[in-house]
Amino acid sequence: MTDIIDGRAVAEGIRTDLGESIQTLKDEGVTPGLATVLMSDDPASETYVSMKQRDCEEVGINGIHIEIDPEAPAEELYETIDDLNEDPEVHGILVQMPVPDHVDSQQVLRAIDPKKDADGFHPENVGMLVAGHPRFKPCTPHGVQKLLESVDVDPEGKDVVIVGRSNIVGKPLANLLIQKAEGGNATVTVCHSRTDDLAAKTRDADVVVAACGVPELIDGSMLSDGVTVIDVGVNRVDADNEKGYELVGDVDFDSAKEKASAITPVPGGVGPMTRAMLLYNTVKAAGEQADVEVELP
Ligand SMILES: Nc1nc2c(c(=O)[nH]1)N[C@@H](CN(C=O)c1ccc(C(=O)N[C@@H](CCC(=O)O)C(=O)O)cc1)CN2
Repeated sequence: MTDIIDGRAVAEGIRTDLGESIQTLKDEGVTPGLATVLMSDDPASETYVSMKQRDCEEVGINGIHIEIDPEAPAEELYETIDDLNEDPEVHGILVQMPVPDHVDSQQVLRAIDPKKDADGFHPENVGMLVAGHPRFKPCTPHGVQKLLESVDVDPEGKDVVIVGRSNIVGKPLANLLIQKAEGGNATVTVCHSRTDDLAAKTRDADVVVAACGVPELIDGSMLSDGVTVIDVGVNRVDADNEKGYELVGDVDFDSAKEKASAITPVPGGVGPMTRAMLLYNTVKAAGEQADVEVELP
């Protein structure tokens, strides 16, 4: 029997646990605050930030949302970030990616105060993660770790193949999984578009994480029996329905399910966890900035 990993349920459990920490902070007079900044008219990005704001409301985090015209000069975004860095009611800042082409995304990430970097993308935080002392784990990789834990898959000693080498998912996840720490100690191979014979790599894996943004690239023929499959992809493909699209992952779910012992669906797998771990980082940031000890799930 294949275990279909319910990301919505795991995320709900994390939100419930975070509720207690948020109450601890409130008892000390601190309401955690998260600012989301959107400089894009991409409908998917708009959906993600509005979901993040809704999550904040649900758990009692003060959500502040700022929209910047995607045609505006980059300076408008930097000035907004400067203001948020100075605002004591804002503990976490997130700039929704991608930003428009005329904006240098690396400069954006460097502009955010590393102590308020709810995404964990600032070079200082990336360095801490690689050195094995993460301050803020990036949300999607952290969510993947939590999903593996939820089905008792301990990466220790396992062969994990990550398909995709992005700064948001592939690279930080590889670093987390090789760490000498709980949820780590795996042997990790990072594959990408120039990997020769991808199927030979994925077939050798105990755990496959697909994070390449190519709809249904990984199918059952590329997997071994008993593999755990984590699908990070959330791709909108044209469909003959009211919305005009449907969501599919980077994994062909139906054929992969026949091989996997556990697999995440899309939607309802990794996506909700990305959002839950953002709340986690915001609560952690608020606790550290206010010098209040909070328990984290
Ligand atoms: N600043 C950031 N930008 C981006 C990140 C990020 O972590 N930080 N990651 C991705 C997208 N992403 C986060 O913003 C994200 C993707 C998917 C979901 C999600 O909840 N998906 C749902 C379906 C949602 C829908 O109906 O469309 C699911 O999979 O069930 C949340 C966040 C790029 N940018």
